[in-house]
Parts: sequence; C-alpha cells; structure tokens
Amino acid sequence: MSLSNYSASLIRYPDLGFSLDTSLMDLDASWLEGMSGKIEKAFVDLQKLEAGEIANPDEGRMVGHYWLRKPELAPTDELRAAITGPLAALKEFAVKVHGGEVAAPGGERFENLLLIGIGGSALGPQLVNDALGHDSQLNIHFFDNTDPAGIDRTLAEIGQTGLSRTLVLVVSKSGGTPETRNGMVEAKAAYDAAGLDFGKHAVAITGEGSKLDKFADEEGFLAKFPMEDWVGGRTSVMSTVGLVPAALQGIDIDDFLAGAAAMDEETRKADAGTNAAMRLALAWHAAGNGKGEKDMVVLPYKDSLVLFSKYLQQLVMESLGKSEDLDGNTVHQGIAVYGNKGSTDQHAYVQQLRDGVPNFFATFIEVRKGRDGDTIEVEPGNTSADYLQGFLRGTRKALYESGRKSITISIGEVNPFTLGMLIALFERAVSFYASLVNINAYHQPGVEAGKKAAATFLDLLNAVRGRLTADPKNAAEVAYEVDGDPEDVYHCLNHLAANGEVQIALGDTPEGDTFSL
Ligand SMILES: O=P(O)(O)OC[C@H]1O[C@H](O)[C@H](O)[C@@H](O)[C@@H]1O
Repeated sequence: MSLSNYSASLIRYPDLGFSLDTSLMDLDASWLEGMSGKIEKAFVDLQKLEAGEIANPDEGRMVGHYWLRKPELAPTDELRAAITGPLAALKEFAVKVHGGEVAAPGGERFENLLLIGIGGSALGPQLVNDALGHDSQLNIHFFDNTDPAGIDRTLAEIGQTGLSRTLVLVVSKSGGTPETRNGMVEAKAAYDAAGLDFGKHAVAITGEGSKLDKFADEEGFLAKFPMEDWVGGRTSVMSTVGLVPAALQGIDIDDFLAGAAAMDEETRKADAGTNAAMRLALAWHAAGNGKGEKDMVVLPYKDSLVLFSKYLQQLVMESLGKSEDLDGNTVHQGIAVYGNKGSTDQHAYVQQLRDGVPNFFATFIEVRKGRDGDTIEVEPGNTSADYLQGFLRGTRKALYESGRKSITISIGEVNPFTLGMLIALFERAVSFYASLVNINAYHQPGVEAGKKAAATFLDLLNAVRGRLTADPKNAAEVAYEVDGDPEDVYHCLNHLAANGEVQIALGDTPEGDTFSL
C-alpha cells in the first residue's frame, strides 16, 4: 500500500465528489494490455446499445435504460416521448397528490403508499426509500412476496384506519407476475373488507395491454403509468417504476436522474484509463478470471446504503448469470454478490473474509461525510464518523494483508444525485463486463424454469385437493390416483395439513404418514 500506487490506480471525478480506488486489486499492466481488444469492443458494444441496436437478441429488444436520464439519446422521437411524457405526467400526479387534488374518495389526503411489486419492480423503490426516504412526504410500505404472513404484517402496520389514506402502487412490467397479482388481490380484499373502493386508491405501473393494465381499466384505477419493453426490470429504477414512488415520497427525482446522467457522461468516454465503469468491470474480470471465480462482497460503510448489496444482487446476478454466451457456447457465467454494511459486519462475517475461504473480493463503499449538522465526540478527540472511517480503512488493510483484494468506491454523501451516480456506475460496469465475457446481460431465461415448476406444483396441489376423503390415505395412494410424483404429492399433503385443510397422522417415516379430511 503506497500513496503513489493509490494515486496511479485512482479514477476520480472531482466535480462529482466520486472516486474509484482499485489499488488493492493489483491489476497487472500487461494483463490490461492483453485485454485491449476486448475493451475496445466493449466500448463499441455500449455505444451501439445506446444508439438503439437490438442489444437483447434473444428477446429482440432494444436496451434503453441509459436513455431514461438523457432522453435526447433515444434513437427516435417516439421513444423520446415515451420517456418525457410519463416523466412530466408522474411529476404532475405527485404534485396533485401532495396538494390533495388527487385524494381518497372521502376527500382525505393520501398519507401512505403501498407498493406491490417484486424483483426489479420492488428492489429499486426499496433501495431509494431506504437511502433517501427519511423525510418522505408519504410513508411507504411494500408487498414484495406472496407470503400471507408478510402481507398481514404490512397491513397491520398500515392499520385499518390507515387504509383509506393509502395510495396503492401496483408495479409489474409484464403485468402477470403471480406474486404481484396475489399481493394486489390481497390488498383489494383488505379494501373491500374495510368498505373502501380499491380502484379509487390504486395506480398501475405496467406495460400497455398487460393483464394488470386491463384490470386497472376495469377497476377504474386513479392513474396508470406505462412501462416500456426496452427497460429491463433490474434497470427500471429510473423509469416510472422507481420515479413514481420516489416523486410521491418527495424525493428529488431530477437530481437522481442528473446523478446517473453525470456518471453516464464520464463512463461513456472510451478511455479505459479514466472510465470508472470499465475499470470496475476489468477489476471483476481480473478477480474472477473472467469466470466469476470470486464472489463480490459489497460493504457500504453507511446504514442508508444497506440495501445496495441486495439491489446489486439482482442487477449483477440476473444480468451476468447465464448458461450460454452470445455464440451459443455453454459458459455458466455470473458473479455471486452478497453483502450488508460496515462496520456492522465486522462483528458478523468479516472473520471469514479475513481468515477463511479466499473466494471473494470486497467492494467497500465509503461515504466521506459522517452526518449533517453538529457532531459530538464519543471519546476525547474522536467522533463516531472517525470510528466508521477507521473501521473501513482498517478492514480494507487487514483483508489485503491476508491476500484478500478489494475495491473502494468513495462518494461525498448519500443524496439523490450520488445514489443515481452509484446505480449508473454499476449498470454500466455490468454492460461492459457482459461484453468482455460475450454474454447477453439483458434477458433472464433461467427465471422461467422455477415459475413453470411452481405452476405445475399448483396444478398437482389442486388435483390432490380433489382426492381427499375421510378415509386416511398415504402419499403413494394419492399419487397413484392423481398420477403424480409421490414426493411432490407428499409435500402437497403436508402443506394442506399445515394449513388446516387436512388431518395428518404421523407414521414412522413420511411414507407412513396418512392424511384424511
Ligand atoms: O415487473 P414484473 O414483470 O412483475 O417482473 C418482476 C421480476 O420478475 C421476473 O421474474 C424477473 O426475473 C425480474 O427481472 C423482474 O424484475
């Protein structure tokens, strides 16, 4: 560790208060030289993507999330209008909600938001809320699962009386995601039970013509905001998906977009020496041998960024976790991402990072400013912020001393502009990395397998339900009747027993368990 090595390895954008330090990644100059062909291609690939090429060949789609913060970039007037129109409309909608012009049927102002969505239709709003929502004009709650107990917990937080002052945002690009549909059905049931008109409290954010879009029309939703097919779920936080809730919360969305645009601007430059997103992608490549051999541990030293690793998990893993490359070769690519926050995790899992399996590289996120306003000394001469900085610097060094590499990203403070910057940095690093390893970062074919298997399980569950009688039967007997896999049938029966639909009499093993009405 030396100041000259640090200086030589640092990319900083002083106007943005941003720096990226890869000095502890030990990037080898000759290796970088050898990568120059791929680097050039990655720059060209991203230029073409931004110019509107079909960068998602499997789905035949353009990839337009970079246009969202610079609509001038969009290749046609129609596409530009699809960004600027909804942006103006959502701002106007937020002003009307804040001013009470758009209000609940009884005239009450909306005080709460309930966002129903999953994956890219929830993670961005959750991150934005956690990082920036502390002075929110509306309190936000989430249904991001089909867990009934989780739904009940959230409804209890809102309270029976709060429901009438709650604006519900149903967010689904496809408009057909089962978890989100279930959440909406559960929310509607709660409104119905309270004697409230769900539609008069609801807003849909979805693709035009989707099931949700049609349902919104039928139920007379208060408003609808479109989601375009050229924005992927995991990069949708700067589309209507992230901006509608953020604007309603009173978060400065212009600053958020400006931060992303500023990072895009810097990392659009085709110069590997100064391009932070390319440097990040190269560091990932070097660490994991271009095959994801090292996991990415994300450690922001700031409570308000605790969800950033969870957000990056989807952005990086759903984008890069692919079985085939663009030429059809089997590659099984990806980079595993996990993390939480420092210094908290020094008391949880940093022990393994320092001494255990060396299968990762760390990404520290440093926020230079400790707090707004006055501070106290927690001991003579030192503040809490001094400690936070000490722990970050100390851990980074301790890891390096035991051969664990790390990246350090620094920002001045957490605000809409800097959060926009950070998100853009990782989005562009993902685009570059995908080019370096020749994969399509913009589809997610693997997600479908689990969804299909879940649908098959539900069909089986319904068939099993139809076979239950007062006579006890074991799983093999029911499986024979429904022509199903005995283990799957057993799990159906066990599920029904756990939820009071059937009685279970335990045998010596699951094979001997019997079930009856
Ligand atoms: O917005 P939706 O269409 O409801 O999709 C929500 C999420 O579910 C899918 O399974 C995808 O893997 C995610 O990329 C997406 O963000």
